[in-house]
Amino acid sequence: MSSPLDLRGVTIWPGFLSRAEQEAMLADLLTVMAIAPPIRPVTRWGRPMSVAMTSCGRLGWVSDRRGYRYEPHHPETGRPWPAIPDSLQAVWHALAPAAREPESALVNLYREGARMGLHQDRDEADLTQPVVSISLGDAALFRVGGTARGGPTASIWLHSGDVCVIGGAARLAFHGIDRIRAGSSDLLPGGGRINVTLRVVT
Ligand SMILES: O=C(O)CCC(=O)C(=O)O
Ligand SMILES: [Fe+2]
Repeated sequence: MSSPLDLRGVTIWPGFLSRAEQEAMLADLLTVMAIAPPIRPVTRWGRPMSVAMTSCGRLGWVSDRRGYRYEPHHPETGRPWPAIPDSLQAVWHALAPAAREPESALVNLYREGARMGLHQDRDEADLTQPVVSISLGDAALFRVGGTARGGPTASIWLHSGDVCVIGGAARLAFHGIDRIRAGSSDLLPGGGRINVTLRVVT
């Protein structure tokens, strides 16, 4: 693990997770996805997102024609979300030791061509709590701006095992994923990228 970088107030820990830790976390996430299958949500306007999503924890982030929100059940299975695996909790406790316990982990699955437009994470009630974001698999071009849309931005490639802490003054920073570099990692069977964001929701 090297020392952290600052990207417009977002703290980035390159190589925070060893290859063995990444493999163990991936195994935990495959179990989560077997119980709670990832789905491509649609936006409020009915447009399917390019990223497939699932969650674990007491609450999971969902989007449909009714908008964005957190729900206690998977929208298709109707079952509660699986628990947040210890491998994820450990990262939260290491990098956000003063924070409350995470209530949700949003799992984003990027296949080739998937992206995520610039947005703020603002569906959580307590914005004093950070978001901890873990990258696994293919490299991703991560863009961060300020708290107002349309200002200057800065970008960095996130690699498998990197972890970002989005907190403090950057908690409401606009951010997104411009693109994935397909084939840049052999961690995921079939390629692609998984991002997990741990969050306090209530
Ligand atoms: O995939 C990423 O690194 C960012 C994901 C993200 O911003 C989100 O899930 O809100
Ligand atoms: Fe986000």
